[in-house]
Amino acid sequence: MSSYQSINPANNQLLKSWPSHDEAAVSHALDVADRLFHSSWSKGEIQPRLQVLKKLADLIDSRAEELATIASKEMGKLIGQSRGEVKICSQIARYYAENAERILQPQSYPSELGEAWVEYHPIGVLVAVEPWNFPYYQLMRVLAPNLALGNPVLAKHANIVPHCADVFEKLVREAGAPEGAWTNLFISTDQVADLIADDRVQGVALTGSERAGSAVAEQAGKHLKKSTLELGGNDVFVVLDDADLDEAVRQGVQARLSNCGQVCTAAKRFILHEKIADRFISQFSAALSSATLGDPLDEKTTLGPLSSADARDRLVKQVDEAVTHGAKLVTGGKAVEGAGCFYQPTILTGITPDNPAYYQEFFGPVAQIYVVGDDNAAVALANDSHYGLGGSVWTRDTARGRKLASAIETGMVFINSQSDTSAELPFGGVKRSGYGRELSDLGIKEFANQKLVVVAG
Ligand SMILES: NC(=O)C1=CN([C@@H]2O[C@H](COP(=O)(O)OP(=O)(O)OC[C@H]3O[C@@H](n4cnc5c(N)ncnc54)[C@H](OP(=O)(O)O)[C@@H]3O)[C@@H](O)[C@H]2O)C=CC1
Ligand SMILES: CCCCCC(=O)O
Repeated sequence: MSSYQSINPANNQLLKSWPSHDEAAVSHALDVADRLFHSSWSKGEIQPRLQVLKKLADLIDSRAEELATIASKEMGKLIGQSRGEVKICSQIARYYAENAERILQPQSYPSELGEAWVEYHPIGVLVAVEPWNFPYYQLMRVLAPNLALGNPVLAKHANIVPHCADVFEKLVREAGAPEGAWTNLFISTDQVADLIADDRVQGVALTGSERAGSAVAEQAGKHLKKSTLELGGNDVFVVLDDADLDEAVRQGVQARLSNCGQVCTAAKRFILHEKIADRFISQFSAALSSATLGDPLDEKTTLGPLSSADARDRLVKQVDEAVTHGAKLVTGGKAVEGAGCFYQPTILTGITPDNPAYYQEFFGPVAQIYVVGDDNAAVALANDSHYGLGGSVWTRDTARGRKLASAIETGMVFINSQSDTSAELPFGGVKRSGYGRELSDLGIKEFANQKLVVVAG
């Protein structure tokens, strides 16, 4: 790819182009990052690094509207949701600025061998491969814990969000991070493989598709590098017969339409108890189909475009195939004619296990609805998935909700709330949704050398 293009998915207009980095630039970036790792910046006192994170949080807060507008123009997210993403980025930076030193304190291990403890050290240069759907948040989830720990990062962002990638790198430097702490590289996927193979790279974090995750994990495995993967999901939204139906509908619509449905932890499979199914479907369909499609920068818009023409075309093909194999359209089911990458809010029912849609993630405003007779059937259906990322359960009986949450095979379950994220809580999944955890005390240790030291007694 000769250049990275910023194209507004609301009107297909080219906003700006960035030249790709050539081999010399990539080699220089790796040299600088590796030198930084071997310097006192990475291996010395933590506080100078945490001060950079605090400054970064303040910078992000001070430039929130500018950053939000860049993201909305470049990948189509509603301006209000982009503001929310920017806010959580400063929350993550501040969380690690305020908590990393405590989290990384040596941990004592009582032992007959003598005084024993585990201390936490950076492991070296990392590669981060990130997607377009949360163009700042996905970067901050890797930057903040690893800058606190001392791992320099070479970042390869999705090719459709070069402006977000560029402005993020500039913010990190403006916050006082030295060259090499976070380097954005406009490079190809082949060049990612070359970086992973380099002895100076010690790990790779990826968020994105199974396809990308599988390729990167294979390269990491081949070269014995640690990896974390946060991939797709087909999360359930289980509404039991005693749920607060109005609240479940309200949040169900949000959970399906937020970011135009392009969220790995979005509610995708709505599993309804038969006693409330008709009422839920009626209210949910009315609310979903009344979404206001339009320019993401317009505060009145409630459903923006998909991130690209490719994403829209993929969804058109996926829904058409589901219907061909017997799924029933309750509402929607078509792309919106005209400029932009818009798709109608859509509900599919009657999806049987022999329909390809049954095991597919719909990365767009498309809800699948299933009806069950009891809690066991809800859990069995929830777990009949290649994915295991998140999910939510709606019931007024918390004990009942906790039981289902423990039985659902995912990395995260919310009771009486749509899935969410926050710096102090771990994020990640199982099965084909990937492995490893981001954020919280777990995320900062994924790429740490958790070194045992024993003083013989
Ligand atoms: N878990 C999540 O949050 C997300 C999941 N997805 C999933 O991915 C699907 C498709 O979205 P899409 O944008 O195509 O996601 P991709 O997986 O293609 O892109 C994610 C990142 O991986 C990079 N990448 C892709 N293939 C390789 C490779 N072989 N080696 C190294 N890096 C690679 C991409 O680079 P480039 O852009 O240059 O291709 C991008 O930076 C969605 O339908 C959804 O299921 C997508 C976004 C976020
Ligand atoms: C606010 C939810 C963040 C989800 C990030 C993802 O799609 O990977």
